[in-house]
Amino acid sequence: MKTVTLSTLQAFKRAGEPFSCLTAYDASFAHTASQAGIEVLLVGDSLGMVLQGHNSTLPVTLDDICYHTRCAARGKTASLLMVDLPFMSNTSTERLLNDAGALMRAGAELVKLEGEAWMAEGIRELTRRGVPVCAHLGLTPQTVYQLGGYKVQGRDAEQAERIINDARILVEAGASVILLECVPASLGKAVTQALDVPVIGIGAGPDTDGQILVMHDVLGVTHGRTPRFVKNFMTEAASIQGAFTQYHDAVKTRAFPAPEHCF
Ligand SMILES: Nc1nc(=O)c2c([nH]1)NC[C@@H]1CN(c3ccc(C(=O)N[C@@H](CCC(=O)O)C(=O)O)cc3)CN21
Ligand SMILES: CC(C)C(=O)C(=O)O
Ligand SMILES: [Mg+2]
Repeated sequence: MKTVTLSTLQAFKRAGEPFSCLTAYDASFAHTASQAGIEVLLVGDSLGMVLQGHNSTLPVTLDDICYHTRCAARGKTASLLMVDLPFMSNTSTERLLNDAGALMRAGAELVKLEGEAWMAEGIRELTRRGVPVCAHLGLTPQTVYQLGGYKVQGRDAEQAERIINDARILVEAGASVILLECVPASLGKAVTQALDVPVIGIGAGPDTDGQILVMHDVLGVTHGRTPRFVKNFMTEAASIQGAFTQYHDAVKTRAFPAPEHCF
């Protein structure tokens, strides 16, 4: 696979070709996922749940994420490396810039932050300084205590309109990619069609430009209840790289997500 950049993702969108994304937190799994053709790797703050055993992403620190970013960056090959800003990196623009700087020095190529329209200023300051940004909308796990649980977002027309509007504002502010989590498939499609930038979905239906899952879910090694949008690709694979390849192929052929994975 040729080195994946932001322009690669834009070209996929223009061509109507879906791309695959997967979380990775260390060198070995990052290497394996890259070799399987996964286009984007995410060092997600989900590491607080799947690696550290917390029941939310809030306890994850900047140092935790930097450590896993350095590990994943050494292992990955052609994939683009996206990295989550941790909870409360947005207490001030200065802190946001410093935290994003630390992630970029650790090996991030694209920084992801959870936020609504009010994050526009921070996104503008980051992109002005050469940090590409992915804005994460819909179910934002860092606000789980406000949302009252990991629930589908944008179900009513007013909420859906707000998510589309927020996405437009954040793209206008400089976001290069939008990630939509846990929204009705109709909203996933509407946001994807409304924007010129690539939209990555998780539980956002079959029509987003890219799909992402947590690696542990793809391998069927999660503890507790798994979300509806998850598929275990290990059941029909002979190896971990085989499972990643099957996930990648299923995304590329739009076999995944199927209706049972959507809201
Ligand atoms: N292993 C793992 N996979 C993930 O996808 C994931 C994490 N961890 N940790 C961080 C967040 C938390 N996520 C979650 C967790 C649970 C649901 C969930 O169970 N959702 C319900 C929605 C029910 C409804 O509102 O109708 C579901 O049935 O899928 C969704 C996203 C996504 N992220
Ligand atoms: C679930 C994805 C989108 C994420 O933000 C994470 O892994 O932290
Ligand atoms: Mg995250």
